[in-house]
Amino acid sequence: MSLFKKLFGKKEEIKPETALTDRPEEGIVSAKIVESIEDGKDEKKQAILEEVSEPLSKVLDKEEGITSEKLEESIQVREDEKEEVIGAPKQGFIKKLFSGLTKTRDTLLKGVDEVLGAFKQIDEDLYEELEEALIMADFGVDTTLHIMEELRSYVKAHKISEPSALKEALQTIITEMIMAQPEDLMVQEGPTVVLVIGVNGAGKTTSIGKLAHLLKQNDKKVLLAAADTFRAAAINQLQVWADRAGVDLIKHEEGSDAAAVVFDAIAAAKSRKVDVLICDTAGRLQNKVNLMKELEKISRIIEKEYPEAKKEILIVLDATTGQNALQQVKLFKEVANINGIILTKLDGTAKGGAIVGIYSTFQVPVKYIGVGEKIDDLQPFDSEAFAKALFKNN
Ligand SMILES: Nc1nc2c(ncn2[C@@H]2O[C@H](COP(=O)(O)OP(=O)(O)OP(=O)(O)O)[C@@H](O)[C@H]2O)c(=O)[nH]1
Repeated sequence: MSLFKKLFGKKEEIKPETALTDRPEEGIVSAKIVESIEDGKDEKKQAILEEVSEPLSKVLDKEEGITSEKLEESIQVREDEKEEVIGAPKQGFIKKLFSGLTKTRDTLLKGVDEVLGAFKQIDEDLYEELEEALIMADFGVDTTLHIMEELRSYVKAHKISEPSALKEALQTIITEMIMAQPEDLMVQEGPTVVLVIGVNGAGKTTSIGKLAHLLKQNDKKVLLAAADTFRAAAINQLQVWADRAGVDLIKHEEGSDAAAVVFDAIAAAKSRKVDVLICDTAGRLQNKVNLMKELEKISRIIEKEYPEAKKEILIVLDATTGQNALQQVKLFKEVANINGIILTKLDGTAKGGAIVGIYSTFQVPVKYIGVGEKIDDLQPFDSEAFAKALFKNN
């Protein structure tokens, strides 16, 4: 039996990860507003906040297929509108991507080359060893099986008999998979509210700062909202990034109602004629119930107060966690309608192969990638550049 079968013969299981930080008790009183909205609408605001705070049972009833048992599972760690491309990746960035993917590329190419060099003909043993090489490069079981299936068909269709020809075939198949995701990825015309979720340490705050900078460089007026109110440090960290990016931040005190922050941020976004409001939301509440409840409440505020805005939910994933990051997409998809992924820390990871299967597995596109800790180290995902970086050194 091949190593692949020994290791992955059974279905993958979702492993509980780092426990999530506790959330203050529900019902905490909305704290003093540090930066208040331009016009005083406190009564209206209170009424709306109360209205959107539906009982949890009602919220849950709306979600099909999510049993309370499933919900109680601890969440891991955690037309005409014109499409507009926000800044194609810069040359320096593409270089960083190439160098960032060196470890992934080395693992992948070394593995594939070793297998292909060891066989004189294409047979089952060769396919099995290729499977292992892909698994080692963190492509994941399902994606690997899909690639192997495609490879077999490709070999038949193109009547390939030389093992060496399989490398190009693999490159073609993998490139097609990466490029399968839709191109219309960027922020659209008209006001947009972006909710950013992600587990502790994935790079959420950093990515929000970088995204604000990127959008601002592309002539968008950006406002940030500190709607992840759990830790004062998180709010302060977001303030640092807001200052770096030169954008305003709407924030309340630690422990305050996240929906109230979003309410104020919407009012500010409207009066300041902001193009993109980016909300740092809690992605790490204790469990799915709390997280879903919070996101639902924020979504209802947006629908009520800002119906004209387009809403995006982006999940921040740490590329260095490889297949584990994919599991997070699976879990978060159960609580939120995720539109896209921000993949961070692609600099220096050996697990970049995990990105190949994200779209085919979840139909959620990677929208932005992070390749460093600096403010301009986030760019829109260029699938073609990524595919090239995975196979070539320049
Ligand atoms: N190398 C590298 N580091 C990154 C990248 N994005 C974020 N980081 C680093 O990852 C660490 C965590 O980033 P944060 O933005 O604080 O993560 P967070 O998800 O907001 O986490 P909490 O603050 O704990 O909620 C920081 O040290 C960042 O500098 C990236 O693309 N590349």
